[in-house]
Amino acid sequence: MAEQGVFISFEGIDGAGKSSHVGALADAFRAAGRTVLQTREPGGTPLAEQIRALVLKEPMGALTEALLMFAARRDHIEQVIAPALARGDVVLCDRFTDATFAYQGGGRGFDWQSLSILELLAQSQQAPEANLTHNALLQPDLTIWFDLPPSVAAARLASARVPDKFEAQPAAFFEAVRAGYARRAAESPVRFARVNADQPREAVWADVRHAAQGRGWL
Ligand SMILES: Nc1ncnc2c1ncn2[C@@H]1O[C@H](COP(=O)(O)OP(=O)(O)O)[C@@H](O)[C@H]1O
Ligand SMILES: Cc1cn([C@H]2C[C@H](O)[C@@H](COP(=O)(O)OP(=O)(O)O)O2)c(=O)[nH]c1=O
Repeated sequence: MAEQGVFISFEGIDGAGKSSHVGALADAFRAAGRTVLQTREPGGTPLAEQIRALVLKEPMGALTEALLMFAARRDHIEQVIAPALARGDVVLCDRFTDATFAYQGGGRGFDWQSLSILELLAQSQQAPEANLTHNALLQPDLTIWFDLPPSVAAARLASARVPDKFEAQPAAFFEAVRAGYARRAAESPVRFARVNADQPREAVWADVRHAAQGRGWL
């Protein structure tokens, strides 16, 4: 019998250290005999990567930014994520919708309820000619949230790379983003696994692996 697809997203403020662990978890799943698709948001398709280049660089209103994030996400779901899950692959996605709630909702102050409406449309599993608000949403099976104080993340990034539009935001912005993640985690406690990212890399990795093992996948 074909294996069931597994969808895992990785979340956290910039500099939380999540990127280092996506590849390690991919290797662990491959060692367990699974086919893995590693991807990211915004991006993951040619169209969504073009949107990424725009939203990470150009100044724009909060609604425009949110709509572009969800437009990129819809294309990513249709072209890449849903087909991979249907094949029974493991999909590891560096950021997904919780980032929109955390950054556009928490960080930029965009209305939470309005984001929920966009989520309902963009992640609908109905054909687009149906009423898209009447169905189950495509959501990750597990979201690993790398949580740490923004001051620690900022210190890591200061020596790591040239900041993009979001990374250049002040500390208060990341406090608000972190609060956005906390709110999303409280709304979906079963889907979320919070990992303390303010630990040495090996300890963080042990917690990441443990989160996947806890679901019986490794
Ligand atoms: N546990 C850790 N302790 C200290 N530094 C770390 C840790 N994890 C990652 N880093 C460093 O912090 C920086 C940001 O890591 P990265 O994985 O790019 O974060 P993110 O993808 O969450 O923005 C990199 O320079 C990385 O080497
Ligand atoms: C997916 C997503 C990302 N973002 C932001 C968070 C990050 O600052 C940025 C890009 O994410 P990321 O790929 O983590 O950046 P990097 O490659 O530099 O680690 O986009 C949003 O604001 N909303 C979203 O919906």
